[in-house]
Amino acid sequence: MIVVEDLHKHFGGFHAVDGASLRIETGSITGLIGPNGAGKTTLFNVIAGVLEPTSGRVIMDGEDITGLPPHALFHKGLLRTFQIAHEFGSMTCRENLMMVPGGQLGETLWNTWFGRKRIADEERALRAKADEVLEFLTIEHIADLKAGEVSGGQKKLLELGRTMMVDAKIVFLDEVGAGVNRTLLYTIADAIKQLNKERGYTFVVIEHDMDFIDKICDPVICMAEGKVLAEGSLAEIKANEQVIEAYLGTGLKNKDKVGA
Ligand SMILES: Nc1ncnc2c1ncn2[C@@H]1O[C@H](COP(=O)(O)OP(=O)(O)OP(=O)(O)O)[C@@H](O)[C@H]1O
Repeated sequence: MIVVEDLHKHFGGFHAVDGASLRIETGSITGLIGPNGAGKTTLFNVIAGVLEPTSGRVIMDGEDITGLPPHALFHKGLLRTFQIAHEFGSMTCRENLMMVPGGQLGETLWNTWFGRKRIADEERALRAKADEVLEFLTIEHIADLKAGEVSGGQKKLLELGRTMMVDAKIVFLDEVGAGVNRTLLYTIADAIKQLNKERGYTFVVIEHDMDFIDKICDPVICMAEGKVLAEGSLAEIKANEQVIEAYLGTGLKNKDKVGA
């Protein structure tokens, strides 16, 4: 379980996260919604160690993880997805997956000279794992394509796939459905549900697409102006007066998105 206590993140005088407190239950797929600028991504980045909080605490399974850098959190099984960086676009999709575990044996000179067989064995195992991940995500046909050349939706699946190359416990997904067509969106939703059910991953999902949230998330947490406004099922959230007001405040376009 992750407990966020009274978290603040200020940029100069601007309070992007302004006293947010919430709980993420182990085994849940928790949705994080809210109007544009509510502070969702900033909250993610603070929890995932990308940004230092101004104040407040993040506790994971009883351990204070506030301000730990991403690589330390990675080793504890807490991951957030990132867009495939530009410089990895010229590597194949399979190679992008194979490089995730890091710290491979081949990196030391000793092993380069004396451990050729072990390196070859490790590479074979990584390759098999990457192929298994690609198959799970139904994108085995893009294994040898350059990551920079596949569609936006396939890139999103690859981002999700990267979390499957290590033993993730909790995965933060930031708008994984943005710009993705319906078919791929449902493939992503199914993959998330299956990973949750069969491998016990906990997910926290930022998403503006309410169908997607409805399909996979329970509970849903709604943020506005850096604070948590409400938590519950999507139906409860949609009926919440404060939530409706927060979305209304940002214009009718967003009101439609929450279905209020
Ligand atoms: N590095 C930064 N410096 C200054 N202001 C920032 C910075 N990062 C975010 N902000 C501001 O903090 C506020 C919250 O941004 P954030 O991206 O966390 O919101 P969000 O809820 O994820 O929005 P969206 O749904 O539009 O992605 C915004 O007003 C944004 O402009």
